[in-house]
Amino acid sequence: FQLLPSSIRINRPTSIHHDTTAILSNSDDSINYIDTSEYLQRDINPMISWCEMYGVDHTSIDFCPTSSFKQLSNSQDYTCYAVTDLPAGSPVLTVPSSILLDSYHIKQNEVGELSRSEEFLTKLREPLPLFYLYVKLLYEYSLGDTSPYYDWLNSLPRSYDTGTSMTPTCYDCLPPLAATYAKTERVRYINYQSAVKNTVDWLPEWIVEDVLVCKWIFNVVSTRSWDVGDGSGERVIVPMGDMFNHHYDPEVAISYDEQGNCIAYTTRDVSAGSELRISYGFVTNPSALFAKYGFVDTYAPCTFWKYMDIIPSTELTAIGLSYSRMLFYPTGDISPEIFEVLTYLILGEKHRQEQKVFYEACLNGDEGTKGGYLNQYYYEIYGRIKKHVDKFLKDLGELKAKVVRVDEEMHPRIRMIEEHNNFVEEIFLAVKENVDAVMSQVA
Ligand SMILES: C[S@@+](CC[C@H](N)C(=O)[O-])C[C@H]1O[C@@H](n2cnc3c(N)ncnc32)[C@H](O)[C@@H]1O
Repeated sequence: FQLLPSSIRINRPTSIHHDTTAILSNSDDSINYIDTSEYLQRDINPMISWCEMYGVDHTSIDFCPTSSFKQLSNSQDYTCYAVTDLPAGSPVLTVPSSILLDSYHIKQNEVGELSRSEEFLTKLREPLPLFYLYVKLLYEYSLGDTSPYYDWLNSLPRSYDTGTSMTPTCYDCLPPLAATYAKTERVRYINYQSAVKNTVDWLPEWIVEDVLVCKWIFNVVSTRSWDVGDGSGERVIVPMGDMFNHHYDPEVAISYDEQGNCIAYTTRDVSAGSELRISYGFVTNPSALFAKYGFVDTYAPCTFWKYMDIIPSTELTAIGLSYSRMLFYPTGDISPEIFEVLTYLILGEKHRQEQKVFYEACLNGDEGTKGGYLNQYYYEIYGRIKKHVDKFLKDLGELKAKVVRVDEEMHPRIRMIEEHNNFVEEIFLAVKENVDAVMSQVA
């Protein structure tokens, strides 16, 4: 299997290609539009038939409510599972390139003029590939049941617990980093919406003004598209492929053949009846995953330690200061990079010359020298971690007290936020136990 080379163009049959002259100037009574009411139940069977009609091959997989596999309050959520035993490397889903929605081709030739939007969003440093998908789906929505994507769109969940769907009260109940991620999602939606209002004149006004539909479409593109993976940053939505849920150690991986058809295949042996999942990334940052996708990944193997007061430098980054390396584990373990970064900082406050020696030892993998410094400052490092963990848990306690007072009817995402905070608290409590045990030796 190969990742889609940038030179490969996805060919679409004309049956699903759209000309923007087909856009209706007003919503039309003879056309059915998707009802995006939040708690409307979805129907995935017409989507499955629709995919089959376009040549999707999914003989070895089926779909069922996610609640069959894990406790989940969201009854709208579905997941994929294997209907037969599948050896590693088995193709489980093939989706023809003709029905993929990809930002590269949308930009090239699918929808109307977008250069003013590009200029607008570039100034705001917002990603363009996701925006191309956003306008494309607004356009498809505006065609109602005359859109070739109607059955797929109509099968999608109506309710999302993403940062975009949260309220300012919700943000106030999240720890700072998670709140920042959640607000970033909402700001992105607002910026895309401004771009559409101010720079796109070929979409019908009624859809641009329909906030609920626009937010729904944003949630759809944000949670159901993935990076094409060829380094271009382009994004794609793969109908039916977008039914795979996330796991950090996935049973399924995605590839593309020379014609640009998408092929999902098993990464290991999978037995009949098991869930089939892909990885959405964010493996070391469940709060970022939560803000973007609206679920708490209770299986996450670790979390970023959420200490935000260190000013990054080239040296610190080289040692390990990053979201993917400064980690706490549910076992209470602490990643070595946290020790190394803290040692570097402590040395910087006391012995600049020795800080240099330590830095060189980190770069050269000189474990002896490194270990010497780590041992020397062992209790000081643990003391600093303890201070951070205790402060974080105290602040989290205050947030939890706030959550209890929030009106769930007005802020329906609050239960999910509570789940997120409990999950983070559990990991921090495990780390605290470990750190307290070490610090008790000092006393
Ligand atoms: C690409 S869609 C996957 C299909 C989706 N479950 C559905 O029913 O349409 C991504 C969404 O699925 C849900 N999801 C994905 N992985 C999950 C997981 N491990 N646990 C709970 N929900 C998950 C989240 O709501 C996420 O925004």
